[in-house]
Amino acid sequence: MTIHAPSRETFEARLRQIGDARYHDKHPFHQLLHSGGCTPDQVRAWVINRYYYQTRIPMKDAAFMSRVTDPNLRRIWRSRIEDHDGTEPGTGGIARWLKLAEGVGLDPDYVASEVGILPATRFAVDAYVRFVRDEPLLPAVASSLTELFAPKIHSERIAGLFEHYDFANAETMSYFQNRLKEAPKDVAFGLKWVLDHAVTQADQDAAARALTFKTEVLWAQLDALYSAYVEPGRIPPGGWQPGEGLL
Ligand SMILES: O=C(O)c1cc(C(=O)O)c2c(n1)C(=O)C(=O)c1cc(C(=O)O)[nH]c1-2
Repeated sequence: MTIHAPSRETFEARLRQIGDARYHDKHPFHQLLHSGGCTPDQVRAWVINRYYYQTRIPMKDAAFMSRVTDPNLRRIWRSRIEDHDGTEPGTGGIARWLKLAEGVGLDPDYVASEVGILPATRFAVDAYVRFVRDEPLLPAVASSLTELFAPKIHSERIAGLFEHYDFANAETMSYFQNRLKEAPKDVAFGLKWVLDHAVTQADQDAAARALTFKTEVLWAQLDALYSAYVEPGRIPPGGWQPGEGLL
């Protein structure tokens, strides 16, 4: 007797349910940030640590592409690298993130030096890069599907930061405004690819596990931030000390 995998629709609902239950929009740090409750130093700590995630995204996409044999898949995937690195100096998501850094009073060269990144941020982000480099292509693509839930958090963030913080302006918010345009094309492609390729129960389980893993990568970064800079406020050795790296 053949046991059929659950339908495409059931599988997609399973993936969306993982986001509903585990995406980092529910983390207390984001709730604090978006409601105006962060001090300037807490915002700076977020910008410094999140920079590490930003820089590793194109590296994980390059690691992914290095294993893809299908030129069609590589051609589509490479726009992700261009979105972050830009097509010339001063363009792209990393440059836009550094504009945000300047806007919150940080020296962009300090932020780009990666000094002061929390150890747990590095561990979580590096684990994501390794996962995408080492796992089969299906879980590697599925791990990017947290982006299904990102437009909602980016919209909430743009509205919340404009409402509550003086540093919010068209330039400092441009990273998030651009993601609202870029992410939907990536995630539409990624979701279809995963739904097309996860044909067995084992495939669907592997994809769901990958997405769960990724929600943990995101959540762990905010836990580290919260514990260092909010409550109990215990900055680990090597973590950014308020006052460092200012303009
Ligand atoms: O602000 C956020 O909450 C958030 C989350 C995520 C995500 O869900 O991984 C990404 C981004 N932003 C983002 O800007 C981005 O470029 C991005 C790329 C990826 C990925 O896994 O390939 N996730 C995310």
